[in-house]
This record gives sequence, structure tokens and C-alpha cells, in this order.
Amino acid sequence: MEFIYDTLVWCSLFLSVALILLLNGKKWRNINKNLPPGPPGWPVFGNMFDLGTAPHRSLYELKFKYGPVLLLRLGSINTMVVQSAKAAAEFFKNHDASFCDRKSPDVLSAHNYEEASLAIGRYGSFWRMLRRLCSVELMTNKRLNETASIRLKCINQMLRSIEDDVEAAKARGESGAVNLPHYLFLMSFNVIGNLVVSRDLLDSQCKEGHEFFEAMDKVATWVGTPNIADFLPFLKWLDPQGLKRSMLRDLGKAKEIVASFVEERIKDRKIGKEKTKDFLDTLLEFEGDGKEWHEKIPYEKVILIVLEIFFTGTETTSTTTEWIIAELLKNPEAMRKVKEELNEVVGENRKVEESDIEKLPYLQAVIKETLRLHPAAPLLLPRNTIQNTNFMGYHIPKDTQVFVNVWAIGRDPDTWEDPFTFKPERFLGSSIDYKGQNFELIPFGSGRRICVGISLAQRLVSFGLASLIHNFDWELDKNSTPESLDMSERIGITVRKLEPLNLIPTKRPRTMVV
Ligand code: HEM
Repeated sequence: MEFIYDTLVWCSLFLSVALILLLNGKKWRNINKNLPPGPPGWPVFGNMFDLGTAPHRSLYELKFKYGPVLLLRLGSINTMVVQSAKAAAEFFKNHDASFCDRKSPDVLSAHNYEEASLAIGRYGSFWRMLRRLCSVELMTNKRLNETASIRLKCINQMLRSIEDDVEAAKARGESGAVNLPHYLFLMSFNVIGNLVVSRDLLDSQCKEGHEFFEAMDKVATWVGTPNIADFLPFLKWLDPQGLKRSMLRDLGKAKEIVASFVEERIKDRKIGKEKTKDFLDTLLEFEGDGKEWHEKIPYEKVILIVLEIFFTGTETTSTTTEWIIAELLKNPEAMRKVKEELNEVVGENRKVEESDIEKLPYLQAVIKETLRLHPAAPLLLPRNTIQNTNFMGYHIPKDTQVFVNVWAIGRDPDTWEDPFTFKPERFLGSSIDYKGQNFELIPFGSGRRICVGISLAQRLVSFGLASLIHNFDWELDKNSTPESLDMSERIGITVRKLEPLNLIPTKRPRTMVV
């Protein structure tokens, strides 16, 4: 009896809310006549089902019917989608100030993460302070040059462990195939660990490092899972998929581990235990930027900021490098040219150095071409509209969420010749770059919220990639050929390869791993 009563109460509550939303939806459409076009939606759910399992692909299809700017209602969230280079140029050049806020997923309200976040934080004084701090203390060319030895160390560790693991596998009579993304992820994780907290977190000596890695992996899963409460915010309190509860648990675990690093550092600093200053020291020493932030960063926020550098810097770089190698294996002629260029510039008897990278135009063209076809964040990170805005003749109401579909822009037949073909040559002798000024290629975004880690990413991806190719010949395992190599995607916090690249590396003769 009680069950029936509860069910009736829930159903009537749901139907009332649905009715309110439906009526509101109609009212909204009547008032705002000049909205961008878009497909008709369902009551309550709006266009949620139009997103499908790969939203960047479904939205790309909608472009051919509704044009490069469209408006969807995802549950109760108005969402504008920008899908051409021309519309993106207008968006970033003339309206960046209106669209520089973020919409944050509900799971990231766990432990007040969003309040300490640079990536999904609201546009305001804390965000501006943190953005300046990260840009100046982590990402300037000077700072990146000073930290070159960290990248060198971590890349060499990666090469060595691939070599050791292959040898061990062969000694056991196995093929010696390795799961490449695993090594790439560990390398990026260790680079960030060294930059931010001066630790080799995935060293066999560091037990907390492995626990941290596992907790972070789970956190990434919860962030990457579509959550009905993001579309129908009245369900937030119910947490219908249990995502926020899982997030509270796993983010809590990751926080605990970072808190222990921070505690240890605070103690070390008290007793004057000197070592090279890292980003954690910067956060602890900070007392204001003399502009609009005049106090220390609260302890809880320091922990979350450290966590965020791991989130944003690891999977993005490792996924991108995996896609590049997959494209090179699918296009053996391009792989041959990369090797040839490396042999000419680096030679066969030494390993690649970071300073070689700028002398490798074909390798850089390969990276651009892969970022065009496989941007790690195909819809960027969702923006939010700060104020009512007139955009390309359309009325965009305040609080509209915005996706910029860089995946669709990269495949736009009006911009790119032969857009579906992997052709790095299109970038040779071209001034098109991914730094946010050429709107046909914006895998790192553009404007005020452009990726803050772009220069680090560029160095890490180029150096890691060049080293992997110069040190090893990479072969597909016996079940795949270049033609049959599966390039399907897996949607999560980034768009990864569904089937991780399992490859057989053979150490190249005469190249040395020091
Ligand atoms: C290939 C690697 C990477 C790709 C493809 C990438 C891509 C992106 C994209 C698309 C955005 C959103 C930009 C926008 O909304 O306009 C972003 C933001 C961000 N990225 Fe990256 N990223 C990469 C590497 C990194 C690295 C290495 C770090 C730091 C260690 C980093 C830190 C951030 C942060 C903190 C933001 C938020 C910036 C803000 O909202 O102000 N990223 N990234």
C-alpha cells in the first residue's frame, strides 16, 4: 500500500514538473521569436535524444539541415551550437566577453570542486587570479624551458619501461605487444606530478601515487558519464544515477591523498627543507596578485587546484598522442615521412631533444592534421552566456549553454578540401596554427577561456611522439592491418580510441635511450 502511495506521489510530482516545463518551453519560444533554428523537441526532454551516443557527430549532421548556428533545448537547458569557422570567428572575436562563463556538470559540485576550478569555474575574480597564476607560473616559455628536464626524464622513463616490458614479455614467449595509451598516460601523469608536487607518483616506491591514480581514473569516469540531472536540474537532489555519490567518494579519496602531500610540504617549508620550487609552493606562497585578489588561497582550494592540473593535463595529451600514432599507422606513407624527417634532423645515433621539435615541420603538420580530425574535447568545454546577446542576428538569452563543435569545424567541406582524408601536407607552407587565431582549427579553443596548457601540451605531445617514433618501429599486432585498424571513438571526459592501440615496438638499431 505504502509503495503504491509513494509511486502515485512521485508520478504526480513528475507530471506537474513536466507540465510546468512544457508550458515554460512554449512561453519561451513565443517570447523569443528570433532564436537560432533547431529541430523540434519532445516535451520535458526537449532535444536530448538528438544528441545520440556521440553528440559531436549527431550535431554535425544537424548542421546540414539547420545551418552552422543552432539552438537546442536539452531538457530544460537552452543550448546553442556553433559549427562553422565563420560562426566561430564571430563568436570568439566579437562576443567572447558574453560567452566566457562556464556551465558546470552537477557531479563537479561535489566537494565544492567547481568553486576552486579554473576549467569549469564561473568567470569572475577568482578565475582571473587563478588563470594569471597558472599562465605565469607554469606555462610561460621561460618557465617551460626551466622545466624541460622534467619532460626529458619522464619521456625517457616511458621509453625505458616500454623496452623493459617488451623484453620481459618476449622472455615469457609472448608477442611483446604493448598497450600504448597506458604508457602515454603514465608519462603525462608523471610530468604533471613533477611539475606540480615534485613527485614521481607512479614510481613503484610511491604507494599513494597508485591509489591517487586509481581514484582519479574513477573521477574521470564519473565526469565523462552523461548525467540526466544536468539536463533536468530539478532531479539534482535525487542524483538518479548515483553519480554525485560516487564522485563524492572518489574525489574525496583523491583529495585526501593530495592533502597528505600538502601537509608534508607545509611541514617541510616550516623547517626550511629547501628544494626546487614547484607549483604547489607557488600556491602556498601566494598572498594576492596586487590586482583584484588580495588574500591567500584557502587550503581546500589549493588541494582542488592541484587535482585539476592532473585532470586537464593528462588524458588530453595522452589521447591526442594515441590518435596521432593511430593515424600514422593507418597512413604508412606519412609514417615513412616522419621517420625520414627525424633521421635527417636528429640522425640515427642520438635521441630526440626537445629543441629538435621546431625543426620538424612534417611532424608538426601531422600533429595539426590529427588535432583537426580528433580534437580531444570535440565540443570544447561548455560555455555559458553571461548576458542576453545578439549573435549573428539571433537573440541568445542569458544563461544559454554553448557548445563549439570543433570536430564539425575540422570536417567542414566549405573550409577544408577533402576533409575526411588524413593529409598532413595541407599544413606544409600554411600559416594555419591551433593557437586560437585560425578559427578553422581550434582544438584548444580560443578567447579568454582558451586552454591554459596549450604550450605545455604542444611540447609534451611533439617531444613524446618524436621520441616514440625515433626509438622504436611500431607494428600493428597480427590481427590488424592499416586498412582494418579500428578508429571508433569512446566518449568520456575526452574522446578516446575505443580500442586501445596494442602495438609491437621494435627498438630501432643504433638509436640510444639514455
Ligand atoms: C593535447 C592536449 C590538450 C588539449 C587538446 C586541450 C584542450 C582544451 C580545450 C578544448 C579547452 C577548453 C577551451 C575553451 O573553452 O575555449 C581546454 C581548457 C583547459 N585546459 Fe587544456 N588541453 C590540452 C592540454 C592541457 C594541459 C597539458 C593542461 C595543463 C596542464 C591543460 C589545462 C587546461 C585548463 C586549466 C583549461 C581551462 C581554461 C579556462 O577555462 O580558463 N590542458 N583545454
